[in-house]
Amino acid sequence: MSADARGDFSQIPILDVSGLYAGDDAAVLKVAETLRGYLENIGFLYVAGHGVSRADVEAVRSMSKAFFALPDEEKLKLKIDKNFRGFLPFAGSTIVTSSVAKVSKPNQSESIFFMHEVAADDPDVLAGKPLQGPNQWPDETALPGFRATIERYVEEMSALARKMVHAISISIGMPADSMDRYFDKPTTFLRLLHYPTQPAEEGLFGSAPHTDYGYITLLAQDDVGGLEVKNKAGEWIAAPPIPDTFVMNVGDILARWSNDRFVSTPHRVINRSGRERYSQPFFFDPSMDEMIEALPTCVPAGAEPKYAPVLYRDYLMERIDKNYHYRKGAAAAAATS
Ligand SMILES: O=C(O)CCC(=O)C(=O)O
Ligand SMILES: [Fe+2]
Repeated sequence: MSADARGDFSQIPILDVSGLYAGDDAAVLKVAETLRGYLENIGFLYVAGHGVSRADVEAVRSMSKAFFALPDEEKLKLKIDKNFRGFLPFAGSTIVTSSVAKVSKPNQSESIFFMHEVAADDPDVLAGKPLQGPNQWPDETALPGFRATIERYVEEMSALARKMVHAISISIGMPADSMDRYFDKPTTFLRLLHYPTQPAEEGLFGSAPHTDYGYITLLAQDDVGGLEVKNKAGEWIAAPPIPDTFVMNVGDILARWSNDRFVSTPHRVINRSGRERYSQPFFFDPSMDEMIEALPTCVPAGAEPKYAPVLYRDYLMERIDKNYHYRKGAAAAAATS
């Protein structure tokens, strides 16, 4: 594809990643080469041939449906906490940091976040580091098996994400394991989302146009549809559900890390299907303590990197504090203390 064709897509490609599981270097290289083109030109793809079973994806969706069907007072017992773990009520975020649209109306969704599990007595918690702490789980008697289902899925998605880290490293021209250390203690988010059907209203979205903050996102969606991805011409291209695939996209920190060789592409959700929509994005990001600095293979000889190095923690916290209503008070208090 020529440089001019960058961003010029009319559908999202499907990549079979089974080569990453084959234990054969040539197969891995082949996947990485195709992946490179997609990440450079589109920033989105469907991942097929991964190791996660349909049953495990659907088990999470069933738990998600059961959770959102609980009465509000039950859900609010898990109200999102200072560590960004728990239930975010309907219309609880407005993506004001969006670089792709002036967003003023809150997202028409409710959601619950599970991050990497950190014990209450972990040194990072005791040191007061941000976003470190235990997850909040629904009562086992209300939703039997919930925690085990989620934890199993997070483990499987993390394993897939680590395969993708290898493929990405190769595609960028580095050894397969050269980015591994950044993910020794990854920052992960599994977000279960519920989008009621929404009215047609200017500027109102299930998820307003945005780019993701992190490294990569791997999303499973139900059969309702409504996810759209913006191409260079400004057209919104549908990313309809395809059975047994995940929609994968580049986040801002990978785009920045790659000196904008890879693109963090805007996307949005509009659910006017008349049905309830459920989705489950998994965000796989570096350890909070890592400094993210342009990868040398992505900076042309003699050129300066486009971005200054940034601590992943600082980068992430700025976005979270701005976009989530419940944090406004907390962030303001922290800034003045
Ligand atoms: O629900 C979806 O399909 C997409 C959600 C999304 O873009 C996000 O949570 O960042
Ligand atoms: Fe997103």
